Amino acid sequence: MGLPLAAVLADVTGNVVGVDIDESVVEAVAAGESPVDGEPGLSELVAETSADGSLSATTASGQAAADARVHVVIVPTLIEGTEPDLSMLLAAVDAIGSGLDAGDLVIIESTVPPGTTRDVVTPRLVERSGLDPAEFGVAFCPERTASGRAIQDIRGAYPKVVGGVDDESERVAGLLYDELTTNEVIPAGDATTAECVKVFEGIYRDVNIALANELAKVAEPLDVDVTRAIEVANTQPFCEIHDPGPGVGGHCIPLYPHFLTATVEMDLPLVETSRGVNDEMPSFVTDATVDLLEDNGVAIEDARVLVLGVAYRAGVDETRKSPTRPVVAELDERGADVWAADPAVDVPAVPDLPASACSMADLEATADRYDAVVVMTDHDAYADLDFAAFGDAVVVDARDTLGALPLTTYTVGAGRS
Ligand SMILES: NC(=O)C1=CN([C@@H]2O[C@H](COP(=O)(O)OP(=O)(O)OC[C@H]3O[C@@H](n4cnc5c(N)ncnc54)[C@H](O)[C@@H]3O)[C@@H](O)[C@H]2O)C=CC1
Ligand SMILES: CC(=O)N[C@@H]1[C@@H](OP(=O)(O)OP(=O)(O)OC[C@H]2O[C@@H](n3ccc(=O)[nH]c3=O)[C@H](O)[C@@H]2O)O[C@H](C(=O)O)[C@@H](O)[C@@H]1O
Repeated sequence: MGLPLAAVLADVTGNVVGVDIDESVVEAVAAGESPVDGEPGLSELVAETSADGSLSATTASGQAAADARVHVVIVPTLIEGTEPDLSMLLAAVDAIGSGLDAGDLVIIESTVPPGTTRDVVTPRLVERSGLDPAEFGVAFCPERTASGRAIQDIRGAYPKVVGGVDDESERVAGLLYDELTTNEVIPAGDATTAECVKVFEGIYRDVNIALANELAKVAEPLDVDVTRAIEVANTQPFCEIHDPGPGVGGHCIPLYPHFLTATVEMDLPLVETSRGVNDEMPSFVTDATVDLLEDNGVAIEDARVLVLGVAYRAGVDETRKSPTRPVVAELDERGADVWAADPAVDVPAVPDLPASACSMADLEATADRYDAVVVMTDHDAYADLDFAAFGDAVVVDARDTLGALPLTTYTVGAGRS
């Protein structure tokens, strides 16, 4: 997300240096090329701002910090097990601290545990720069963008939230983003409140996806189409039940609950239980696959299973924390011969995926070799597949994306058909 942000900032302010530790990223941007695929408008904007000199790139973080007056950090913030890993953030903050001057503003866009900007980033900047906290500004202004639509999101799809460690930091950050967004800028009141806004947004989503996934499990015992019931329940404004699926992937939603539970010394049973419900969904999908195969007379250890979809959601080539990994791993552990295909992902290059790759071009020609097909990602391309070519294979539709098929099917949210 750093490059889309830098390109839009360059387009608006005319003077941006993008800093990255990855030489290949810097070389591409310096050549006016975007190393990021799948972001509409980004290649053109990088070419344009690089050519007119408003965007440049470097790995020399200390020099860039010394030259800049506004510093924006949008590096990944990860988890190690259930503990937040802020190492990349702190490395970037240290580089800025080495070049920080009085009157500068530092903005954190990376999603962080509440309290980080005030209690970790600011003291670290003081320590590295030798400045007094009153001599520079610090604000947390969360990145509210989704992969595949970054430019439009940055330019104003949603209000921009700003939160300063003091009133002046919040005011100045608001002035900057007022130039950037066509939408409104919302002052949160302080940095920690702004951090909570971002983490709460993600937790809201994780908890509500967990509710949808738990409700999906009653489709079989009640012999009801839960997805249809959800669709109808959502026709009145006090209900927004999310979509059941095979689990929650991506580099955002699965992480954010841990940013809160690791920060507050208290039990948060709903947040923790919801995380567990979502993390259990890949096993639910695997078990449904094994049961369907056995009812069709095929033992899992003798089965060849095709998994359609490695990306964590449709329309992106991103596989970070994709639920497909645990499904493939569990099928592989139970002895199945697992194959995977995804129109948006270079499957052979995906790490930690014990499956053979099948190209989309070969799918129908090899369809009759599979005993089961598991649809994990609702890419549009699957709607065009001729499932009759799969013979008497069974199908698990984890996204309720295929509709009625001439094959024995288990649909997450609707049960068997
Ligand atoms: N990708 C997304 O859909 C969204 C991401 N975000 C947030 O944006 C942040 C970044 O996420 P992504 O852009 O997806 O990560 P990414 O992994 O795609 O890109 C991060 C970039 O930071 C660079 N980097 C790492 N450490 C660095 C350092 N010390 N100095 C300079 N560059 C460094 C890496 O080389 C890489 O090019 C995360 O906090 C994430 O939560 C927020 C909304 C959406
Ligand atoms: C509310 C929202 O859409 N937030 C976006 C989200 O982006 P992200 O790429 O993580 O996508 P997502 O739509 O939340 O999906 C996350 C995961 O959850 C699954 N999912 C999503 C919605 C749903 O009803 N059911 C479901 O199972 C998806 O398949 C995916 O595996 O998280 C980003 C973030 O917080 O960084 C945020 O900036 C994005 O705007």
